[in-house]
Order: sequence, then structure tokens, then C-alpha cells
Amino acid sequence: MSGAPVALAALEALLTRHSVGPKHLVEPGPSDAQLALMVQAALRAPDHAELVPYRFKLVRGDARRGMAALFADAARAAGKGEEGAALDAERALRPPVSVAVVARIDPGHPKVPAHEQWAAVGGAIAHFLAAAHAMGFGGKMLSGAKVRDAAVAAAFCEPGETLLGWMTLGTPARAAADRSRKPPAADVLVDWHPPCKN
Ligand SMILES: Cc1cc2nc3c(=O)[nH]c(=O)nc-3n(C[C@H](O)[C@H](O)[C@H](O)COP(=O)(O)O)c2cc1C
Repeated sequence: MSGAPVALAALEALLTRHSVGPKHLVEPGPSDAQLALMVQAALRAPDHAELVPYRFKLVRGDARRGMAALFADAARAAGKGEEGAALDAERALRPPVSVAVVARIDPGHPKVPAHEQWAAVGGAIAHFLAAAHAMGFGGKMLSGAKVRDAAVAAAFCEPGETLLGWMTLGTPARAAADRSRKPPAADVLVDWHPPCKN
């Protein structure tokens, strides 16, 4: 292989990353130092004009109970009933750590259109979760209709911001199966040819 030596451990982490759902996550969650590394990795994702169009909000410890109450209220408001409310509350309580992803997109930016800012948010999520996986943590990005519940959104966002969802993080309960079904690289990488001129 030509080019710079490949950081094999980093590549291995990228090639094996897969989501681990909240029901398979147990304590311990990542420490402050480990979370800081995940954020540093996120900040390395491509970001036109370095706008950093996102913020991460850490939900752990007792704060999970507050989020569970919000989730339960959102479920009731959506007509899910008490059983649905309990299920949604459990989604907040079960992961040792949840990290809310809040996008702050500037639709009027003179140089960076909104779609490029959204791409930066996606890149940050990917780097964050890849770093978590590289450190042995399991994680999954989750959203659901509750991100659009007014009370839930207001609890996480300033005016003009958008709540994308939560990266749930913890120690995988067991060697989790990689259920990802990815297409072969050849389906995704194709040669481009200039349009024919007649
Ligand atoms: C912004 C965003 C929101 C998502 N919300 C959900 C969700 O609510 N429920 C879900 O099952 N997967 C959701 N996903 C997809 C999962 O995080 C995960 O990527 C998908 O299940 C594929 O698994 P993999 O990451 O192992 O390839 C979301 C992904 C993104 C980027």
C-alpha cells in the first residue's frame, strides 16, 4: 500500500464500528476523560469554515430521571398511553450515558449553505461514535418522534437550534453481534465519467 503508514488500530475501529442499542448497554459509561476524547474526535470531522454547528449535552446520573419524565410526558402527548410512557422513560434511564446532539444551523450563512452544516453535524456524530467504539464502548444514535415534542426540544435547545437525538453510550453487555447490513464498497464507489458532448 502506498501513502502514509495506516494507523491500523484506528482503521480496524472504523471498519468494525456498529451500533449497540440501549438494552445491551451496562455500566460503566465513559469517564469525563473518555468523553472529552470522543468530543475531540468529533471536532476533527470535516466542517466548512469551522462553524462547529452542533453542541453535545451530557445526560447522566440523576439527570436521566428528568429526561425520563420528559420522554414519558411526550409519549402520553403522542397518545401512547401508560405502557408506552413507561417504555420511553426506560429509554432514558437504561443507558449509563446519553449525549444529546443539538444542531445550530445558520440558514443565512454567507459562505456555508445549510446542507454543508448538516453534513458537518453528521460527520461529528460519526467520529464521536467511532471514538467510543475504539475505546471499547457501545453506542447508538437514536431519535424518534420525541425529538419534535415541544417540551423535549425546549429542554435541550436554544431558540433556532434543532434536537437531532441522543447518542446512547455504555459498556456492551456482551460481545454484541454486528447486525449491520452494509452494501459492498463497489456499490458505493463508482467511476465518474464526464457527460458526452454531441
Ligand atoms: C440522526 C440519526 C437518528 C437516528 N435515529 C434512529 C432511531 O430513532 N432508531 C433507530 O433504530 N435507529 C436510528 N438511527 C440509526 C442508528 O443509529 C444506526 O446507525 C442504524 O441502526 C444502523 O446501525 P449501524 O450504526 O450498526 O450501522 C439514527 C441515525 C442517525 C444518524
